[in-house]
Amino acid sequence: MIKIDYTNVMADIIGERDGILREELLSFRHFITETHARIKKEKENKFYFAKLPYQDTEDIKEYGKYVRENFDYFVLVGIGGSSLGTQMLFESLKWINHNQFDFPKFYILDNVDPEKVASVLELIEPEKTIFNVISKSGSTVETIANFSIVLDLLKDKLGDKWKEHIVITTDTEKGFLRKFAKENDIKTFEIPSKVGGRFSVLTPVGLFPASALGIDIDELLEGARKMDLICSVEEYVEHNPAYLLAMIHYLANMRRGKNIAVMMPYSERLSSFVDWWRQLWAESLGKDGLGQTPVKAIGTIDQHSQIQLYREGPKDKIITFIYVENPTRDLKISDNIPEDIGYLKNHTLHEILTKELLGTRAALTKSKVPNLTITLDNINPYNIGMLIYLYEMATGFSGYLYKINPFDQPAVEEGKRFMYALMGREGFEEKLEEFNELNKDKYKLEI
Ligand SMILES: O=P(O)(O)OC[C@H]1O[C@](O)(CO)[C@@H](O)[C@@H]1O
Repeated sequence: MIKIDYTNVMADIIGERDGILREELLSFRHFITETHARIKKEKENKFYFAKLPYQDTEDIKEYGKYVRENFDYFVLVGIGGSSLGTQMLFESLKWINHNQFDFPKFYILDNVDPEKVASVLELIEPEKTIFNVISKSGSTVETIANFSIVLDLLKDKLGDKWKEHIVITTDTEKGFLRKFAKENDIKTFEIPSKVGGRFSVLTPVGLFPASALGIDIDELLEGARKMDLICSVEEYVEHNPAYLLAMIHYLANMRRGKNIAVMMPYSERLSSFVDWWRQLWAESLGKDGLGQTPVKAIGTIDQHSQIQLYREGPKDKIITFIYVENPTRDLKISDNIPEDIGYLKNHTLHEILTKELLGTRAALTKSKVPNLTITLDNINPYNIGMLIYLYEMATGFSGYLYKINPFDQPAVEEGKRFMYALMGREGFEEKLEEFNELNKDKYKLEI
């Protein structure tokens, strides 16, 4: 179950300077009807992610079971959309102590930070490890570089058996990894060509590792199907949660100057959900001088770090709280505590967490900072599936509001081209000249 409470973004609560008028929401009625019809048609193309909840997962589950039964370590090699979704599934749906007490232990090699990569490779035992190399393009430098290190290690330690320790998840046809898998007869999973990296968590990108880790992927997809159903039948903005979230953020941004969207779960298990959403929101909507900067905060930790700014700093933020009604565990404070702190007697930590959220929310509302609250009854695969689909659809719909293409990321490429030039890659010689032009090193302080 998911509830969205958007009371505190509305103008009758926080005033017209910061809040949204109901008339504004409703004035987009024709636009929404038209866009709703376009999205329905686009489900065969750009909105193909909306079809993923209906896929057949037998092969994924079968191989997941095989991995669970035969390996002690699962190492994901991938970055961005090829790792953030799985990290979110792992951290939200597995026990926080999973790697201490359960198998397969799970690690991600995303960055090319040698200290991190070396540390993970020191922890695992190659003969008991499966490496899942994930890349839509099949050519992302971090992934290919880390894969090369892994490959050397496997060949060195396992000889001819190295192939049995690799699963490649990549595009159906294109890219180096697809070619490599074909040439070496390596087990692969396909990322549908119409699904971009940041929309791919419900493809084998997220589903295979999740299944190998024992997460119920049927439940995950059922939650996503439920959200798809709600979003498909309802075009009325106040009944369609994806359109509603998109509209609120769009109006807050474009008409009230809220250039920053903060997501603040009061549950540490949802910390990586925010990381996943940050890529989705930033890479999809940050185009043509438009977009909203996504910021992560964690309740209650960031109450003691960020709330001063959110209340009294620039009025450029809209906050989304995420609240979980029923944590899997709770701890009670006894009545055997000093009288000076007696107000805590017999209260649980979850009660305190809840009241901290209520207090912070009231304080922000008092300062006229627009805020909405998404409540989950539990953190389970079904609800996470709903949330994933909700934000993917809200992001896709936002593309129409901003009149930009939410499914590409052209600006990310330039930095990569300069890096290729610096690495001496053939065909990038001109880029090196351009780099040297830009790299002036003019003002420096050396201490
Ligand atoms: O899955 P790939 O192709 O390795 O890409 C990883 C990430 O890199 C990006 O292209 C940005 O550099 C993201 O859009 C993507 O999720």
